[in-house]
Amino acid sequence: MPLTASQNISSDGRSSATVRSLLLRGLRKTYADVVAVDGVDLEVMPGECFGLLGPNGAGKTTTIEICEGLTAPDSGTVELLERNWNSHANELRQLIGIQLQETQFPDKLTVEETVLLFRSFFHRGVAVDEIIRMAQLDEKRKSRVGGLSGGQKQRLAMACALVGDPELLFLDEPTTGLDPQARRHLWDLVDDLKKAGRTIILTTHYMDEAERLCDRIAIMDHGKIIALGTPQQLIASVGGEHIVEFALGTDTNVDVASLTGIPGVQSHRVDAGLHQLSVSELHTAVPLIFASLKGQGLALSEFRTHSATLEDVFVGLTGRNLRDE
Ligand SMILES: Nc1ncnc2c1ncn2[C@@H]1O[C@H](COP(=O)(O)OP(=O)(O)OP(=O)(O)O)[C@@H](O)[C@H]1O
Repeated sequence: MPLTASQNISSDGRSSATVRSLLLRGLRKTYADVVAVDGVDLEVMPGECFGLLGPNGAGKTTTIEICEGLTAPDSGTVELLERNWNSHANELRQLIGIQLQETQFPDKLTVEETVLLFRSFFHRGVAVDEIIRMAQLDEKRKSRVGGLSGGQKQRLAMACALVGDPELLFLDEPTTGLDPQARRHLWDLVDDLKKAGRTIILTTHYMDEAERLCDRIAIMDHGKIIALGTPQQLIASVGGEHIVEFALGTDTNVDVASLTGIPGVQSHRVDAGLHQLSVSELHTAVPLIFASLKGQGLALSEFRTHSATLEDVFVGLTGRNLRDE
């Protein structure tokens, strides 16, 4: 692992003693009649892997692009590593790494030439050999970018984001379009960066990815942060660590009160005929749920349970599924 946490203030102003890696206050951005970011406040601490999770159009990319200095906000405060884009733009460019959702590299350059080009933008950084090895692109070193697969291009984008040895790394949907193996490889890379004490801010609409990688998560919807916490805190907010889902053979009325009155059943909702109960004591609640439905003369067509996930948090907050958006 070539990247190690910087411990001291060095000649280029790097310091691990930063109080906050990112500070957003009252951030707002409007496009024509769309409010893309609607009053976002956020603090990310050094060494955190922080996730912005939300459906398409929630405002994640706009927020992250404002942080990266690529989009100007209409109003609000943005501080990165205790600096801002108005007065410290050149310094900040040396300290952050950016992986955009889609990066267009010159097709005619080789992988090595591309990484060398990006390395030349930074006063200090990681050796090109090291970065190419980290991104598992050794075999493609002399290949032209135009001939790379989608996953290889994504890894090249990650290599270019890391070549300046950034203190703060932005990853915008880093695993979209990757096969499961490439996804896992990228997760390992993020784990290594976390171990090296780097701050990472990532957007994703994969709940498993957010749960696996992020120390804290902000769930965004319609430009606002609607929930913030560790994955465990967010999942605990559902009210029960298990979700029981069932459907009935025919379109029948259910006595909801008799279900929510069962010890351990925290809440009930129904969506497109699928009933969902959040449940804390699965082993005692499930027999009572069966008994209640039987007592009401209702026949089940489906019944399943799963551990509560971030998807359930989003559904509980908005009544919609993340994936439906
Ligand atoms: N350049 C733009 N011009 C007009 N509208 C925009 C522009 N960029 C974003 N928007 C709109 O702002 C809203 C937020 O978009 P944004 O891309 O930030 O969401 P997102 O959460 O990143 O979505 P996705 O997961 O699809 O990338 C959307 O309604 C989008 O259509």
